[in-house]
Amino acid sequence: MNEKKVAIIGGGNLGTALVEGILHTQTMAAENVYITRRRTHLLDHLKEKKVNVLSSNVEAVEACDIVILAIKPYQVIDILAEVKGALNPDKIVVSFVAGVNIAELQKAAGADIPVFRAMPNTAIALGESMTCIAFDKRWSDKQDLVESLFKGLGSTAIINEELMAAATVLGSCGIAYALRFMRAATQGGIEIGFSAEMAQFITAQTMKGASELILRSGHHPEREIDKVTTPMGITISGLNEMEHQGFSSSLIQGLVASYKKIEKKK
Ligand SMILES: NC(=O)C1=CN([C@@H]2O[C@H](COP(=O)(O)OP(=O)(O)OC[C@H]3O[C@@H](n4cnc5c(N)ncnc54)[C@H](OP(=O)(O)O)[C@@H]3O)[C@@H](O)[C@H]2O)C=CC1
Ligand SMILES: O=C(O)[C@@H]1CCC=N1
Repeated sequence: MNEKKVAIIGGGNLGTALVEGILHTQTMAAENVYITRRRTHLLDHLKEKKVNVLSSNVEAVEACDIVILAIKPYQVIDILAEVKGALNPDKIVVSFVAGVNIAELQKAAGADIPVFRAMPNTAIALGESMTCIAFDKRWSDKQDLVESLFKGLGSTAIINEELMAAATVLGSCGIAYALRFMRAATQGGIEIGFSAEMAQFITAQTMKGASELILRSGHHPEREIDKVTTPMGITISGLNEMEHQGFSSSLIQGLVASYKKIEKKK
């Protein structure tokens, strides 16, 4: 990625998280990063770090090798039309946009423009994203370059485009689901005696530890749960009560509701 320049079109939640991640991990020099939005004053903090902040999408595309689309789904086709004249086959378009497929993006960008989809999550700001990537095999020669950007910002998986909606739900929306668990556990922690700060700290570090146990071992979660559930003990009483109240079921139904929402938008 050393000599490459990246334009992020849409400096909102995800666009700025990407830039913060690039700076945090030093994946690229700030001078090689361009980011656009209409209200550029909201990106002054990035400008101070030497990131190029622009209101012109065309200028950003002209300056860069990789163009990342981080605008809202309803804007993406119009914005591709706006920058089409600045695109050429040596540039790569990478769309973060949920629910807009490669065929639609390719049509708007032009048939000769390499188009990828990437679905990261907001933990990209810390270099801890899970980023799923999909592309047409016509653009296989660009895979390494696109993947190298996101490998510096967390973990990556190459998936078939048909699974992109599922990746959006599990990986991208997943941050919000996990944090809602964190909030609920914290609220429970307050009720049983901790201050809000301490309850949140204990919950967050425990969630981090639980994730690491699975990521490092590859074990099924239940194998690690079995090590915690002393027979006739405290954990199993709580877990069973959570299940009686529909814990796993509500999570699965929530995931499916998000998935149906993407499918409905198509
Ligand atoms: N948030 C997330 O966790 C994830 C989001 N996504 C996808 O990423 C995309 C962006 O989401 P998110 O960051 O949450 O949305 P935001 O609304 O936070 O960001 C979109 C940004 O685009 C800017 N914008 C609007 N119009 C233009 C324009 N014409 N030119 C340049 N910039 C413009 C807006 O700023 P201004 O009004 O100042 O122009 C705004 O800050 C969506 O398509 C979403 O599906 C995918 C995975 C995860
Ligand atoms: O909620 C949304 O529509 C976007 C896509 C994935 C995360 N946020």
